[in-house]
Amino acid sequence: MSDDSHMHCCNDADNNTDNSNADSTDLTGLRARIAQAVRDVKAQTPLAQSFTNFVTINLVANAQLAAGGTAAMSFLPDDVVNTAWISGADYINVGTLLPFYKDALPQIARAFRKTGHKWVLDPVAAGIGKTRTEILRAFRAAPPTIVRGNASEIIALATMWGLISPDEASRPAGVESVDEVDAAVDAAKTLAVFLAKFAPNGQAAVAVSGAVDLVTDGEHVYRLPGGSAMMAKITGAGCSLGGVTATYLAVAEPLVAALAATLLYNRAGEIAEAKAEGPGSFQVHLLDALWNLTPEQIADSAIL
Ligand SMILES: Nc1ncnc2c1ncn2[C@@H]1O[C@H](COP(=O)(O)OP(=O)(O)O)[C@@H](O)[C@H]1O
Ligand SMILES: Cc1ncsc1CCOP(=O)(O)O
Ligand SMILES: [Mg+2]
Repeated sequence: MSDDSHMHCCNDADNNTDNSNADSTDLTGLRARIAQAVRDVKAQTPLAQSFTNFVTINLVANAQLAAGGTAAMSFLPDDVVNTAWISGADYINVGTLLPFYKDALPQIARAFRKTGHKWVLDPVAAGIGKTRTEILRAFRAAPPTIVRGNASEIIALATMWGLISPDEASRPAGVESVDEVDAAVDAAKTLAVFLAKFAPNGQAAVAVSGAVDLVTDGEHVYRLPGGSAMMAKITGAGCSLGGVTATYLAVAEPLVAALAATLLYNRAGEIAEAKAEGPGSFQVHLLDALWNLTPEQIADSAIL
């Protein structure tokens, strides 16, 4: 794929092609599967285990509980691998790294690959730092089932895996995106196709967050509007969205899990914004909304 195709991914014709896939028959079935995933999580309280960063670990666990799942955090490879048999899916987030993670994280990924265990990767700050790059590169040989990140992270990961050509218009960011979601369409689709080759049942998904989120299984591209700009004013909206994506992945196929979690977050963000007086109360109301939203409210949301 050329630099050019990457940069010019988002003209109207491309958008129309993407949207034409989301015809009403497909969407009706998809919405039913999303609602069922939300119901299944509430009924089954599945465990999604996390190896995640120190900044937002508490919000990740609370969000998974609020969505109806169960949380367990660990940083020991043997602990994580042994617990995988009771964890419906795992979540790995590389936001804060320690030197031993360089061996621990690829070791865990290889163990998951061996057993076909499903997991979600949040490649926080992809492209920044030698150790982070080494770890993310190592995941290429034992990839996740879902990658969830902001646009800059998705572009950086697809570039370091050699799936797209380096794009001079994009550069590695910190934890915040410097790219628009639409700049990551090609990267996301290419990444999803790559993940699917390794995935249990050949199914995978990529979720790109931002003002209008994007979810793809490599073939179909869905745009999910809504949410709140306040979500970028608390730390961990993206990380906890990744954790909740793993919660849904415990009970559902990757595309459905990524859509369900993203829709839930968009609706919860809107409710929290209407009630909050600032970032502190926004986080409290976000958790309450994650808890209170119904399967129908989530599944009937706008999908473009
Ligand atoms: N400007 C915005 N408007 C509406 N929702 C947003 C906006 N920015 C981020 N979000 C939402 O915040 C959540 C986290 O996304 P994002 O901030 O992109 O993740 P990260 O924290 O990993 O960079 C997602 O649910 C996304 O939809
Ligand atoms: C601030 C920060 N620093 C390292 S990880 C992290 C949290 C990032 O959280 P999110 O990507 O959800 O905003
Ligand atoms: Mg993030």
